Order: sequence, then structure tokens, then C-alpha cells
Amino acid sequence: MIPATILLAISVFCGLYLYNQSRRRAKLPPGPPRLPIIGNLHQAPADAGWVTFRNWVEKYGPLVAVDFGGTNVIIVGDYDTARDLLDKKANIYSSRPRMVMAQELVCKNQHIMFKPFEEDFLLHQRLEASVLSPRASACYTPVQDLESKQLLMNMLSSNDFPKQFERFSASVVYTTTFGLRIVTGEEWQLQTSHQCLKNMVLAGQVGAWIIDALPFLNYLPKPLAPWKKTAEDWYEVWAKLHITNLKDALRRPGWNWAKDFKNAKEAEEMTEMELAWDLGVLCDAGVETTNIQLQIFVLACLAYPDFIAKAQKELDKIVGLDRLPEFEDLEKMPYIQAVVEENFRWRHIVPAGIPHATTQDDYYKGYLIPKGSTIIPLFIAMRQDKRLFDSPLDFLPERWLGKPQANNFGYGRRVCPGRFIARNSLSIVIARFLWAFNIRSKNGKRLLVDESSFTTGFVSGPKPFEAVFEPRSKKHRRVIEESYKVADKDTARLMSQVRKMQEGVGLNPRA
Ligand code: HEM
Repeated sequence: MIPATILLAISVFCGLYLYNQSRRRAKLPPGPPRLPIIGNLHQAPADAGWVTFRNWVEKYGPLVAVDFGGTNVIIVGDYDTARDLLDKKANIYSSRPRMVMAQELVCKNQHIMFKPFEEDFLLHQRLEASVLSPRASACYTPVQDLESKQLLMNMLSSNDFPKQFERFSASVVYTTTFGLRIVTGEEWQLQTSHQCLKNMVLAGQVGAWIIDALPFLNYLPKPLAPWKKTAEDWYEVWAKLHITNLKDALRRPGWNWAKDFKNAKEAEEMTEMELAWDLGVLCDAGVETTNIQLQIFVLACLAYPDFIAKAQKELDKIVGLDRLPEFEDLEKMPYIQAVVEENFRWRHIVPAGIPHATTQDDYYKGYLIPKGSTIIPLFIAMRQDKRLFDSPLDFLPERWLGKPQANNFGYGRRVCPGRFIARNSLSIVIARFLWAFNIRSKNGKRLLVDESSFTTGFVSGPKPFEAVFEPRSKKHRRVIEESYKVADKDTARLMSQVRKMQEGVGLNPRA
């Protein structure tokens, strides 16, 4: 008889042998040739990385491997591959690349978007889930209704659409999160958050911080590690903003997410500061995203104005001239829904997606995707895939009629939790804008748009451009003014209405 320990040793040995053999036989996906040691670092794009990545996808196919100085980067360039890996194998592909300066030092690991896929992340995700579910999100429409009415009203006397879109986007999330309306856009909370997000962009810049390449340097004492002081200063400002927002929200009348989170059972395992970060991040994540995606809509109006008349025909038929479009109208307006969908496809705010990371080795179609790889879901390549979309650079809402929505909000366990709120915000604003205004360029000519029309940062939006918004008639103007005048602007009452709606659909708010 062979003793059990020897049998165990043999089976472990055989297992390891087979694993190593399969790993050796498997090869990485194709990609540009590498140099010794640095790999493809010399080809790493400084900004607008998606342009280079898309060229690689065109050359090497939908799965491309590059090595940026020891970091394995896998670029995913079509919808099917993204679904197969990031959705179907979500338990392997839902982590985030390590960000020492941005996440570990500036956020003290509290930013949910950059947490690794571990129990701590799941706890924070569970905390947020109940206020962001599809059913809960459908109950925030009274807030979006009021804020979009103010948006239309403000646009009667201003063409400064980026500022007005920002106020709208901020007010929707600040109202739900903290019970605070952003009425002017000059509120100190929003201004401080701007500064913190700017700091975060600097902290997250690839190649800017030695500590990201050599994390062990963090053992150095402060005088020899100047980045620590920078990170500490940035943390202080951001943490103070989050904690003040939380405390103020708990004192405000009416229901809000801060009160709801505070009563959650998940919160019992968290510090007050962690709670404050979760709330603050939800606000931060909701402002620039919605604002920029709306600016892209205006750019599309100027570049492809033909669709406007078609949208207005549908609006006039379903809504008429005597009232604003309402949420209930949206399902009866397939063309408006197609405009929303095409807006995401034509230009997404994150053309290179938000990177994921793998937590174990994986094999796909004979290729090895090693553990710890950075995975780039290359949104722009998917959305401009000529096999799926004719004339992909053109804004053509018709292409979506009768077709299901695409994935515009990410993948697997990291899919955007604010997607239902975001889609409702975009849909009501786009419907109301098209109903209310003729939108045109200043000189009345069609705008030519190409890659150079967009900024090159991580979030990419239109570079500044001007547009004119003229009410379609005196009647339209009157309806806008009247609707805003009679709208209930009391935040506490609005949020109590939200809470009642949630109870009405069988939800059980925690405060
Ligand atoms: C047009 C608006 C928006 C767009 C296009 C958008 C898109 C995205 C995308 C692509 C991701 C990354 C998903 C992934 O990694 O696979 C994401 C993550 C996230 N979004 Fe949004 N988003 C929008 C609005 C919002 C809003 C309104 C909120 C909050 C109420 C929000 C909260 C978040 C959070 C917290 C994450 C991080 C999720 C995680 O890492 O687990 N987003 N969003």
C-alpha cells in the first residue's frame, strides 16, 4: 500500500506539472513586437491612448497583448470578446489595476472605483446596491424632473450649456445623496470637489509618480518621499469635504442616501470616514460623466443636424406643444431612445473604458491571460466596429430602431451602479431639449467633427465649442417658464416623495 501522504504528494506534483505545461504551451494574444526588459513601454501613448490601442486592434485583432515595463496589458477590441471575458468570467476579470499614489495614498484605499475585487469591495458594493437598483433608481424621477426644468429655464437666458449641464448633473446626485440642491453651480461643495478631482487626475497619471513603478519606496521616511506630503494634503481636503457633506446631510430634513447608508447593516462594519467616502464618490462619479455625455449630444446636434427634425416630429406627435415631455412619454418615443443610444455609441466619455484587472490566470481561445493583467475594454473600437455599424463615424439614431440597447456602462462586477439614474437623466434632458429648442452652431453651418474635436484625458469630452439654443416658439418658451414656476422646489418634500415612491414599489428605505 502506498501511504496517503505520498499519493497526495504525487497528485500535487502531477497537478503542478500539468499546470506548468499548459501555461508554457499557451501563448499570449498577439501584439506589437516587444523590446527586452521594457517590452512596449516605448510605444505607450502619453495621452488619447485609445487612438494607438485602436490601431493595434485593427492590426492584431480583438485581443491584443502589450507589455508596459512589466505590466501585462490586454486590450479587448470587440463586444463579443468583452462579453466572453469581462461579463461571463466576471469572477476573474473584476479587479482593478493597483494605483499606489491615487488609491493607496491619496484616497487611503477608500475610493470604491479603485478597490481590488475582494470582500471589502463587495461589502461597500452591497451597501450601495439598494439605493441604486433599477426599481430604486426609477423613483428619483421627481428630482430629475425638477432639475431638468431648471436646466431648460436657465438655457432661456444662457448658451453656456457646459455650466448648466454640470449644475443639472450635480444637483441630481447631491439631492439624492445629501439632500442638497445645487442651485447655482457655484456652491462650495461642488467647487471643492472640482479641485479634488483635478488632484485625482494628477495622482492617477501613468508614469508621473515613481511610487507607482516602485511601491517599496513607500517605506522611505517622509523627508525622502516627497509624494507622501502631496498625497496627505490632497487626502485632507477630500476627506474633509466628504465628512462635512455626510454630517450636514444627516442634519437635513427629508430622506437621503447618507441617512439610508448610516442605518444599513453593512455600515456597522465601517468607519464613519469610509461611509463618507462611499457617498462622496457616488456624487463625484455622477457629475462629470452625465455633464460630458450631454455635451456630446449637443456636439452631435451641430455635426449631424438632420436627426433633429425627425426627433421633433416624434415629440410633437406624442407630446404636442402644450406641455413638456414626461418620463412616461419616453417608452412611446423609439426615435428619442435611439438618439440616447446613438449618443453613447457615437462618442463615449471613456473611449478606452475603465481598466479592469485579472485575479487569476485565464485561457481564452488558446491564449493565456495572466493573473494580474490590466484589461482595457476598448469602448471606441467596439463602437466603431465596421462589421456592426455602417458609417460608424456618423451620428445615425436610425441604426438603433428595433434593436436592443448596447452595453454603455461597463462590465461584470464593476458595471456602473449609477447606470439607471444616468440613463434617466440623459433621456429626459435630451427629450426636453429637442422638444424645447432649435439647437444650432453660431454661424448656422454644420460642424465638422473628428478625433481632434475631443479632449485627450482619461475622461474625454468635446473641446470647448459654442452652440445656440433658441426656443422653438413663444409657446415653447411659455411652457418652459410655466413648468418651472409651478414646480415644487423644496428638497425635503421632493425627497419624501422619492421615499414614498420607493415604498410604493415595495422597497424598504433604511431611514
Ligand atoms: C452618463 C453617465 C455615466 C456613464 C457613461 C458612466 C459610465 C461608467 C463606466 C463605463 C464605469 C466603469 C465600469 C467598469 O469598470 O466596467 C462606471 C463606473 C462607476 N460609476 Fe458610472 N457612469 C455614469 C454615471 C454614473 C452615476 C450617475 C453614478 C452614481 C450615481 C455613477 C457611479 C459609478 C461608480 C461608483 C462606478 C465604479 C464602479 C466600480 O468600480 O465597482 N456613474 N461608470
